[in-house]
Amino acid sequence: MTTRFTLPYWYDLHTHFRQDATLQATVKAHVEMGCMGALAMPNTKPPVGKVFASEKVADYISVEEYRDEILKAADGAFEEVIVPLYITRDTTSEMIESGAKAGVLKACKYYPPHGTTGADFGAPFDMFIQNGVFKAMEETGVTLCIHGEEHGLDGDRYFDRAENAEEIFYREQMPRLLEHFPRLRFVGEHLTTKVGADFILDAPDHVKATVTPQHLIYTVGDLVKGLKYHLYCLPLVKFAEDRQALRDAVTSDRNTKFFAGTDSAPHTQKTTPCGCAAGCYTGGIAPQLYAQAFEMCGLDLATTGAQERFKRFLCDIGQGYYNLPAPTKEFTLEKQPETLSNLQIDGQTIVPLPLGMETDLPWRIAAL
Ligand SMILES: NC(=O)N[C@@H](CC(=O)O)C(=O)O
Repeated sequence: MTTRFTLPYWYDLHTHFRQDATLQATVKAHVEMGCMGALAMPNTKPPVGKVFASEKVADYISVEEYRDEILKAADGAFEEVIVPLYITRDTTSEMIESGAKAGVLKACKYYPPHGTTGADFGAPFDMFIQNGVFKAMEETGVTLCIHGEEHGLDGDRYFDRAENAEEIFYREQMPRLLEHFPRLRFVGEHLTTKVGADFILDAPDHVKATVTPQHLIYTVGDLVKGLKYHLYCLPLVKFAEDRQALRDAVTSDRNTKFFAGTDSAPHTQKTTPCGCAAGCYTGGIAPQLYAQAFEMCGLDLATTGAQERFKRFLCDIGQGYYNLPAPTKEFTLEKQPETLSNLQIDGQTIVPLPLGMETDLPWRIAAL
């Protein structure tokens, strides 16, 4: 018998919608996979580096404007969208305080400078420890979303077997952050390593993490076998034991910390003359990929116990953490192969992740 089960609508709590025609298409694809909202990353061009439209801070876009644009594109299908403020050298504690007080600012995003796509406006971590920005966030309850990779490593140290950019960050920076700001709410974004997962598990309850489908399904072996550039994202997919730690964390019946954030990142030009851009696009297919991942973890999604764990990861933990409106609608996942297609935007093509790897998905959305 075909396995099928229903789930509440969910929030993708780490995604990239971009701007203009791409935003219109990516928001639509999210609506079509049962999303009722999102946490939409601020690495736009220019970045979302100020809170209010009326402020003058460089030529940045504001949290207010970007959130409105996304809600408009969703045309009533999104209940809520959180846009984190991109913390740059121009961010001040006053911006955090006034944004939080007005109820506009819920989160901020830390990017390691030049560490990934659109991270050119990031600044060194210590700057925000010292200049009062993290303190203001702690005091106002604004969540810090962290791209946790050590900045400026050369190729070897970035991805050495003994240590890598994420491990160094979780060993050296995160403990300092907790020590300085014990009440700061923070989320380790797109976690990839056992070191990172162990850190989150040992940290207090207000410290959580998002996990992407690709980091649950693939390892670096999949990336290098045939140089599958559609699987190139930052942080990189890692080794089997790292993936196992993430799989254990998300499927545990005691999971209260790890939730869905796809890091879906559309690139119309994935390849460049000397390499390719970092980011995997998983819009429209993320619940299907997460279901595939849970099965790869050994869970039988025909059972209510496994379905309950899946629901907690996909729908409940993140929604509760950010205190987002509860879902009232449901969608149905079914174990039936689905053939994938590219997303076409104004004559340009975005290839969803598995097309670079496989042609069919084992799960499909049967009803919305
Ligand atoms: N994940 C990625 O590899 N890329 C993201 C940026 C990011 O979140 O790192 C993008 O915006 O393309």
